[in-house]
Amino acid sequence: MNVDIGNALASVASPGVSKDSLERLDEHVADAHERIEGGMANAEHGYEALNLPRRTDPDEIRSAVEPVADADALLTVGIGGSALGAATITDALADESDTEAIYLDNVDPEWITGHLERLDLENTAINVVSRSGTTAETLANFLVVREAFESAGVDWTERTIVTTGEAGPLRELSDRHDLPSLKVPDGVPGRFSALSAVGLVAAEVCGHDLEALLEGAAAEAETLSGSLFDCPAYAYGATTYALDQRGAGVNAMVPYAESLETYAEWFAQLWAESLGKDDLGQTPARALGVTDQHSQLQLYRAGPRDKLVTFVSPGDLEDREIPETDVEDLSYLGGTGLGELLEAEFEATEASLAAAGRPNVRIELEGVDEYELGGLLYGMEAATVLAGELYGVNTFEQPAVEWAKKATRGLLGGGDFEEADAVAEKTALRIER
Ligand SMILES: O=P(O)(O)OC[C@H]1O[C@](O)(CO)[C@@H](O)[C@@H]1O
Repeated sequence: MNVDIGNALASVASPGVSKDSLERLDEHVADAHERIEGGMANAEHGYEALNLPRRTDPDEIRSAVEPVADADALLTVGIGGSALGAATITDALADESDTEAIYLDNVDPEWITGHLERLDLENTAINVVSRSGTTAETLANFLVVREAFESAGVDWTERTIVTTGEAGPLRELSDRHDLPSLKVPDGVPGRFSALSAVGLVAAEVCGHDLEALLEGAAAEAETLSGSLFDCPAYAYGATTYALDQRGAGVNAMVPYAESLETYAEWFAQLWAESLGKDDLGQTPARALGVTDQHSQLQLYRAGPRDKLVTFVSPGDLEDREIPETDVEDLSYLGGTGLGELLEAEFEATEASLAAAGRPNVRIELEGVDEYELGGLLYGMEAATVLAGELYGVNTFEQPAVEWAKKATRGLLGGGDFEEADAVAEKTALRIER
């Protein structure tokens, strides 16, 4: 990926960051890079994620997937980083696949039932993914899916792959039923695991090129250096950090390709769960170009000066011509292409923000294929790790998510948790219809 931070400079935007400030910040980037390199060299928790392009073994994944490689549909049962990385890849490349990839990463009963009732379970594979193996939503959904297969007379053990940690309920289940299983790599938090079996099992079942994904990531890894001016990922991580320090507390991720909508959701977890600590962190907003030009752009251009917009330009998409029209006002569209229109709208929107002094950064891809996607995933992970070093937070843990888990467990009779008691003590001020 390439990064253009020109529209984030103080000469263009407010808040903005001056070139001098970036030069000074680059000294901290150099120190951070040294820390990152050391963490990678020692396979330290979290930093190990940046080693995945050379650690992940596509042959091991292909071998585990082999029994269900012919599936017409793939049900991935996982949540957060155990679903979003895989979904980013298969949603981005869906046009290249004959396999329907569905991600059960919520416990909405009507939604789950709708999928289970319409799918031909004989030709559906189950991809259960959980690093801990104890995530309530994932285990609950797996039990429901397994029961649906049994009710349909389909042997779920013939259709299931498990990706989980060394130990835990899912590992025990996999061992007990001798299921094909893969390991969530040690030292890799879920939101950083897209380039491991966690993200690549689904890609393999859907017939995507694992080597190209990993090659794109490896090429991005090669760019990691001691200066933000030599490394697109660090340029992004440092610029977003600097803008947050100057008041841009929101980062709207706006990919200009329908196929990258799920990528924005993946980025939101990566950014929020990594940097949202100690009262610090920048809020990711998920948006989509061109669609949200008719939805959120008004706020981005004329609302509070508390936002950065990150555009992802997909590069050349296969175009489709717009027929000529006799509608006078629209005749300029006839004979052009939808891709041309999308590109023009992207450039016009980027310029409209710059004209209003609103900071924005451009991430440039050369198409949406496995190689570019691998580079984008890796680049954003590296940008997040760098930003975490600059914020001085613990990038790789997420303690704040545990309170609600305990409260939920207590509410369902899974133990005595003071968090559950606190739920009952809610302050209410109800305004009823
Ligand atoms: O892979 P697991 O252990 O099921 O966790 C799923 C997700 O839940 C979290 O632990 C947050 O609760 C995320 O960090 C993680 O991606």
